[in-house]
Amino acid sequence: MSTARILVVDDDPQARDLLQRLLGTLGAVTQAPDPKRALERLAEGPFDLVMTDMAMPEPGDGLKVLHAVKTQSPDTPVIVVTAFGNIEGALDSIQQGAFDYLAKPFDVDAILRVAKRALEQKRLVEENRSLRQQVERTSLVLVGRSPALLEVYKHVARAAASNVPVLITGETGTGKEMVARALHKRSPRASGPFIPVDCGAITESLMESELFGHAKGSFTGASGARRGVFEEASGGTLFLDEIGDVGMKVQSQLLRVLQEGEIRRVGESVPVKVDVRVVAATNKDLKARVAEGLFREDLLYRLDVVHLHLPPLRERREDVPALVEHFAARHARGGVRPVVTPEAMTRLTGYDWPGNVRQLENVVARALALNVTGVLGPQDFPEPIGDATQKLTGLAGDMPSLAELSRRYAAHVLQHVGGNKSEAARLLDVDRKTLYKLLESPEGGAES
Ligand SMILES: Nc1ncnc2c1ncn2[C@@H]1O[C@H](COP(=O)(O)OP(=O)(O)OP(=O)(O)O)[C@@H](O)[C@H]1O
Repeated sequence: MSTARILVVDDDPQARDLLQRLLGTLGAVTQAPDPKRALERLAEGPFDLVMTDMAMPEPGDGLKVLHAVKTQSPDTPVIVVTAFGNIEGALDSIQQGAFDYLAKPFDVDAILRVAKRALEQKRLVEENRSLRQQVERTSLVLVGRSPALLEVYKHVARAAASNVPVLITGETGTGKEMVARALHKRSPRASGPFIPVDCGAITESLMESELFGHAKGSFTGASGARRGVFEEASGGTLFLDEIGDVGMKVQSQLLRVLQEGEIRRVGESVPVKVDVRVVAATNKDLKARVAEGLFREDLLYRLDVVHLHLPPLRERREDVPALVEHFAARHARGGVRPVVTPEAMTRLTGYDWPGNVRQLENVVARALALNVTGVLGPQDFPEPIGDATQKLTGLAGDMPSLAELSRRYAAHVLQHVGGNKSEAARLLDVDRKTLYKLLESPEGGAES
């Protein structure tokens, strides 16, 4: 780990030297005698920890340092130092974002303890962010090289450079949102936000304020002003999922925004310019909805400037093996990549996948959760895909209970070790008594 950079701000040179000596054991310490010089040091680059006196020489000067740090690098913890008895000031600073406070005269142990905790928290926040970015990167890998998908990738690459609206169609779980994210990441707007909105999950009455925001008190329950997603997505991409579910009133408002490039918050008459690329998706047949009078034809044409269609998985079966391998590697336990037998792969490829890629991922993840051998055969997949006696459950609902899953898992392990209960208990990391309990079906009675 690189050396931690610590800034100590105090107008008392003795206090600064003491802190430098102490904190020097945790990192490289820079001193500043007043807020002005502290801000100069902060402008030169971020610190991992800032410790600042509150009153130097004016009471509340420390808050200036606190605000500057929180504005420039919000993850940097700030510890404030207050005069003994100034608990009000200390609590005030905590409320304004300080990590902790220390009272003068100094307690050497407390300084080190609090500083170590602050640096540890900073490290964890950074580690979390980098893990999240890794997950985002890996989960953005579009798997599949079928001609149909290659065609989609080609259109994504072409459309990414422009600003025109894109309509993505395809059954549920075919990867529409993933493609929208890929489009955003390849576009000049990549550093801006990608805001997804599930239009099917928001009631018509709330949709308007969700999209365009509202003024304070513009309707019952609107206690404060709020920005809508069009403003939040400014400089980036707004992904309107399930656009076919949007009601007529909001459809005409969307049409106006696309035509004029400006929105009006609910309860306000002043238009606000927005710089947003709109990508919409639907699993419905929008032309049919137009014919039924449920979707505006002019809006459809506005949205459908570039059209990407994701075919269902059963129409691109050649993508199944690569997807199975991809999800098997992602959900592998203990980092060991499982092997899928040729017979299991043939069955997986032959299945029709009504829930498409999402269902395939669920099935592979579930098979791995119950498998201990590292080899996935037909018996690891539910009927009608494989031979396992458990029925294929839908995408939601109908899940076996946790007790039932534990029982199946324990029985599976026991079968794997040829009925050797001591060995099964060892593998499951439980004692034999617990193994017997696990093997009891939730309805009572034990597995033979
Ligand atoms: N080509 C692909 N490569 C890797 N993962 C994929 C691919 N297509 C879909 N997925 C994964 O399948 C799941 C469903 O994808 P996504 O949410 O993009 O589908 P969708 O079409 O938007 O679904 P819905 O219509 O239900 O909103 C996600 O976990 C996604 O990561």
